[in-house]
Amino acid sequence: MSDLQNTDQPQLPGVVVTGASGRMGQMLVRLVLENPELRLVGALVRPGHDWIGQDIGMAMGGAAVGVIVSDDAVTAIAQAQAVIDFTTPEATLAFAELTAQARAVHVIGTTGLGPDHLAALAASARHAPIIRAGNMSLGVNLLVGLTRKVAAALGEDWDIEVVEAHHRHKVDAPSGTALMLGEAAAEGRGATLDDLRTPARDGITGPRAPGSIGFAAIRGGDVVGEHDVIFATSGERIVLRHLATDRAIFARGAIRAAIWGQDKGPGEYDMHDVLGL
Ligand SMILES: NC(=O)C1=CN([C@@H]2O[C@H](COP(=O)(O)OP(=O)(O)OC[C@H]3O[C@@H](n4cnc5c(N)ncnc54)[C@H](O)[C@@H]3O)[C@@H](O)[C@H]2O)C=CC1
Ligand SMILES: O=C(O)C1=N[C@H](C(=O)O)C[C@H](O)C1
Repeated sequence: MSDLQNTDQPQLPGVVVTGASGRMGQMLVRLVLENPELRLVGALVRPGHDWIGQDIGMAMGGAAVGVIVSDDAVTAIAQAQAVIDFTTPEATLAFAELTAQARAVHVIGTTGLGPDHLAALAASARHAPIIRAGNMSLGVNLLVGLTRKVAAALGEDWDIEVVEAHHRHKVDAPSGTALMLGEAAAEGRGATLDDLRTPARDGITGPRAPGSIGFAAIRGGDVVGEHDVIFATSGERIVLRHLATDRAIFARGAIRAAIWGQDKGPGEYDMHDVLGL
């Protein structure tokens, strides 16, 4: 871990990482500290966390970096030019309001957001840029485009299923990535995912509805994230697959988004905008 990173360069955009003790939070803190284009100015954890008051570098088992862990989101976010947020839907909504007030870029990786959460985020995005994606990796965002194309090229006699696998700690299903892939497949068919999505199967489900899109979720061990889009018809199958083996791919995407967003106006953006796909 670098020592007192970029503190002599106050002109660099200041980043606050939320959920800094989490799996993604710690990865983000590490990679922001290594990035020559950004300064880490805040590390937020949930109220009551035992890292509060410690230097984030030391709390993570390394050298001091000059940023004290806090649960005071109001103060931390007020001094940020970007907030990188991989937490929970409820926490993300609260951070969105504060980030919009600070006119800073809010990069959101949090998944499991429902329609009410999305409506609240749209309101915050009227004041400052929000860049949100269920998966921030280059590979998955390319796969989204491929999925749309393949779905558009194949007729309804090709059944579409999205299968995902994640570690045992993941709390939402289907994953944000699986939903992105399902949405792309539905778009390829000129529809929305709400039109085509099959509810989770359990019990006597009856035969598959023609043209529907199904989801299956596997949870176990330390799987970082695996996604298959299966196109199946009589006599053949196409499988589009992405395997994540390192959370750094998501963190790199989020950091790229925080930098990209610095000269953008209010509005909602995604990784296709950031990556120019
Ligand atoms: N979009 C993407 O590329 C990716 C998205 N994710 C999503 O990011 C989220 C987090 O994933 P993980 O890091 O694996 O989970 P995690 O559970 O390890 O980390 C979440 C952290 O947020 C903290 N937190 C909760 N409420 C908070 C609050 N009010 N203030 C500050 N911190 C708070 C928790 O204490 C925890 O440390 C999930 O929704 C996951 O699906 C994960 C990886 C990639
Ligand atoms: O919770 C995770 O770990 C991940 N969540 C994202 C998702 O819901 O798709 C992205 C990645 O698959 C890891």
